[in-house]
Amino acid sequence: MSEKEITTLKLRRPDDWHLHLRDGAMLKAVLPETARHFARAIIMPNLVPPVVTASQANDYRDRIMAALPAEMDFTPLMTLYLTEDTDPADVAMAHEKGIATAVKLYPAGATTNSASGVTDFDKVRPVLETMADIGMPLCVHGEVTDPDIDIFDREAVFIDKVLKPLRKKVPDLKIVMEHVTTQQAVDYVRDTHKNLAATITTHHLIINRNHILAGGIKPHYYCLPVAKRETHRVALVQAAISGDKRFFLGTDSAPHTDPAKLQPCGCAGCFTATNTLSCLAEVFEAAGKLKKLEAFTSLNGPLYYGLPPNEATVTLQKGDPVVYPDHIATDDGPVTVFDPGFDLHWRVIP
Ligand SMILES: NC(=O)N[C@@H](CC(=O)O)C(=O)O
Ligand SMILES: [Zn+2]
Ligand SMILES: [Zn+2]
Repeated sequence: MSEKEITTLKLRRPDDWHLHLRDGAMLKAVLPETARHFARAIIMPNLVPPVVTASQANDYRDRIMAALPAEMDFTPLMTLYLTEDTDPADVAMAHEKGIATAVKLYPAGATTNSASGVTDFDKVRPVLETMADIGMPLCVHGEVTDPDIDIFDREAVFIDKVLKPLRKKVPDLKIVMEHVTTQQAVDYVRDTHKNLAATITTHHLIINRNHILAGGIKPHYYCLPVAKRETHRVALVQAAISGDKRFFLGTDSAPHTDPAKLQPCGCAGCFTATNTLSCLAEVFEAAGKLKKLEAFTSLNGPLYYGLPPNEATVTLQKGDPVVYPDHIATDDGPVTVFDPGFDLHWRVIP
């Protein structure tokens, strides 16, 4: 069957390998948006205060499960927020007991709620060595924070200045470069044959920096790492549709209320949980690679994390444009849903 004739697409149930669920009222409102379509997600630990210890991760998982509507089936895969005081023994215990799936590295000050992150990478070497020994992955927000480095170059510079030296020092550490946004990151992952993979977000496959800045400033397209020029977006699409096992979906769906985004110093983050699968189907269809969508959403991630792919399926069906809400209501305020800027013809039938 040629791609044009495909109107129904059955996929193994997808997983989201990078997700922000927040806490409290926000958690309650956004969790069903993900659990409706996704079986599992790697849950980011950048709460205030951050989820640092095994015990905090355990409590956070309990709060997530308590917020999950009874009819929904969803497994949160917890992460620990790496600080310079993180105890290697606590990390090893969390891994062994199945409390945490991965550890998250935020360079201090790189992004939303990253103040407790790492400044001196030598201080976290013992934790990283322990993780390498036990096969626990490190998820990395890959941007330098040096104010002298242009914001559009911060990912590429991070690869050269931080990631390459770190991988030399701890070569057996399994790393996921989160939410890659550049040709340089795609090339680096492709040129590396062991212990390195990358997540790609939905929005970075769709927007470039013009979407944020041309014709008026669009705070809802502002996220970190910031979207780059069009050539980089094209490189990300090429990586996502390639079927290369080292690239998989991490939506980085990052809800902030409209009042928090729409102000002189607005928060970074795009909220894509609601319409991600419809958006991705459009991107893959436009590239003539619908048949590679399942690898990106449902197969490559579990393979890298050493987990079985999901047995359950979701079906995508093509038809008249699907109307998603502009925003979802939360008791903290409205959260705007990502607008891809084009019609979405693929609806998800759970
Ligand atoms: N991506 C974002 O722009 N924001 C994320 C943090 C992150 O993933 O860097 C958030 O927590 O809001
Ligand atoms: Zn990040
Ligand atoms: Zn994120």
